[in-house]
Amino acid sequence: MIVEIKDLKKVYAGRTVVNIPELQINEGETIGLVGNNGAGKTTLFRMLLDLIRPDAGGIFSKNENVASTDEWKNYTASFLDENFLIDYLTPEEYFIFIGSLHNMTRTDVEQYLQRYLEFFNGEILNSGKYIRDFSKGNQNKVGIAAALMQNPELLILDEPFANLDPTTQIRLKSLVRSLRTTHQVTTIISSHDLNHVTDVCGRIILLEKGQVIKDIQTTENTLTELEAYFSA
Ligand SMILES: Nc1ncnc2c1ncn2[C@@H]1O[C@H](COP(=O)(O)OP(=O)(O)OP(=O)(O)O)[C@@H](O)[C@H]1O
Repeated sequence: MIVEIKDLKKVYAGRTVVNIPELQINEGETIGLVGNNGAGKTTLFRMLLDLIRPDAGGIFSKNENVASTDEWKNYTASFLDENFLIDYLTPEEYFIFIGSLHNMTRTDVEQYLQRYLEFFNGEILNSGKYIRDFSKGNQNKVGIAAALMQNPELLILDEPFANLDPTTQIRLKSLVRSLRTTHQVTTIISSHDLNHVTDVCGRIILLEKGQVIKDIQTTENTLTELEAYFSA
């Protein structure tokens, strides 16, 4: 088990927006987190990354509470949204900066980026533009590639398919699959795209009003089951 949630609660203005008594995530799982707007997905991710603190309970990564230890930062990478980028840099400058945090030289970074040329689809490198001038989808690509520079064991992506063109959505799915098969990366992906998450995730967690309503291993029936749930 890599992540364990215990008696977790987050309350905003008297309203409980996350309430998860118990949840365990095992090494190597690819998990799709689904739920309507306001279900609590981003709030859960923010607590997992210690960006906000729970009102009760906690999230334990390799048995250590993320709110009181730092070790998890060495093996956890995330991309929540474009606010996590440094948008006055070009993508190249940003990758070199992030690489430097992981002791990568400029040449290491250039070599690393070769793996992502197909994912970038010719849109990211050598454009001469600052990150702020890219479309949201292309900013997503920068954030995802930068998050993976650290070779994480645990990867958190908040709505990674949103704003991506169909070609890149398909490439992102292959990337997630290969992270699991070649590096056993544990990945948690929130998404409103039921097709994509059931396609790529082995387990689906459905949140509603902060509570886990379904926690299922993906089978050929899962997409139909989720569509039935959301259309009711
Ligand atoms: N800083 C905050 N102050 C007050 N309420 C907040 C705050 N952050 C989130 N909330 C509320 O908590 C609830 C859960 O929001 P959250 O963003 O986690 O949902 P979500 O599942 O990620 O939704 P979406 O699919 O729209 O991204 C919502 O009702 C939201 O309004």
